[in-house]
Amino acid sequence: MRPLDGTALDGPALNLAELAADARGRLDPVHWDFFTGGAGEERTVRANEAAFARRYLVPRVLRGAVRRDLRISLLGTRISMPVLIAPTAFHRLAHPEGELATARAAAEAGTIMVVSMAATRPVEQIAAAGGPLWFQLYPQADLDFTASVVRRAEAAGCSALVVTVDSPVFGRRERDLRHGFADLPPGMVCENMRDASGRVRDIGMDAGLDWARITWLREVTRLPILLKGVLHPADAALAVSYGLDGLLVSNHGGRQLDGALATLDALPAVVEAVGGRLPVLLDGGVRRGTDVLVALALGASAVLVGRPVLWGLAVGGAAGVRHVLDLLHADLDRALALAGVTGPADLRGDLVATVACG
Ligand SMILES: Cc1cc2nc3c(=O)[nH]c(=O)nc-3n(C[C@H](O)[C@H](O)[C@H](O)COP(=O)(O)O)c2cc1C
Ligand SMILES: CC(C)CC(=O)C(=O)O
Repeated sequence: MRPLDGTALDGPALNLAELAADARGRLDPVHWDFFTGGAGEERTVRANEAAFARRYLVPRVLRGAVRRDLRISLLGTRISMPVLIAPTAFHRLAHPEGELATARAAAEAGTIMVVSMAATRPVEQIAAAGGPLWFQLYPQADLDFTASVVRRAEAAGCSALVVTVDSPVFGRRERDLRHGFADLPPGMVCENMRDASGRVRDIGMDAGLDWARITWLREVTRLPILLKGVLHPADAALAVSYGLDGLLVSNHGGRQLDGALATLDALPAVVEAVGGRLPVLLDGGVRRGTDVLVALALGASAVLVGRPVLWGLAVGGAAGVRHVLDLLHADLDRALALAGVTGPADLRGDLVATVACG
């Protein structure tokens, strides 16, 4: 995206960069920095978007792509487009309704919301919106508590578990350190971290997390399990052998290991290692319909968006998130038509060329 100047807009945002500028003007600067920032020098934050800027399209012509169909099925759920909502923490910092508004927008748009373990609304209330939900889990060192959170997600109707594996420790986010931002304001908590006694636990990052814990989780639930935060093809191959149901190529939006490879650059090797045995999803830097097209052409089954959803939420609550999803849907549809493609299943790597610099 172009640098943002924060200029006020006269009408609804035409793209996600404009929406970001609008959100910036409305958010507390500390919260804007929490949402927008990343770890260290934020090299990986920038790299995610830059990787898309290095890809160019080689469209086909005269293909008569009149009827385009953006719908896909993922792990048994039919959704309106190959774009999902990534799990992000603390939606009430962006809008008083928080995750309830996000969930309504996702349900209306017909796509999956991945509920963060760090949501500021309980998963049961988020599920009341009626749309398809997956639940993101940071496995906690306390196994009984971890199992109880999984049970809660199951009972609320979540249809898959997204296990974040890129966070054995917390990334060092210098914007937050500078502001002294470490905690939610009074009156907001991570509602999915309540234990049986009603006490809200802190989310712990567990440096001891290993494949044995994945095997344990596999026994705790019958829900499909996706691993979130895989970049290395060897880990992708291991995920297949451990019986996982899906992979999310992610570097946590550049918020964990700064200097980690851009997700789009990591995608082809992961796709090759998986060899079609699991769906491979991608997040990080997806801001345009053409980005979705490129990721799918390079082998992703779908993509997720993180920060743009928070910008939409800050600007207009559920309507703002809906605007984000509608922009991406319309933009992807137009990009498919212009590339001579009728839908996600038609996308192949030959539509994408990589150049050395943007
Ligand atoms: C403010 C914020 C909070 C996040 N919280 C979580 C979280 O609770 N769990 C998680 O697995 N990932 C979390 N992520 C990472 C996102 O799921 C996703 O990987 C990333 O935002 C994708 O990149 P994008 O923001 O460029 O679309 C968070 C990201 C942001 C920006
Ligand atoms: C509360 C945090 C653990 C949420 C997170 O994953 C993030 O901020 O990137």
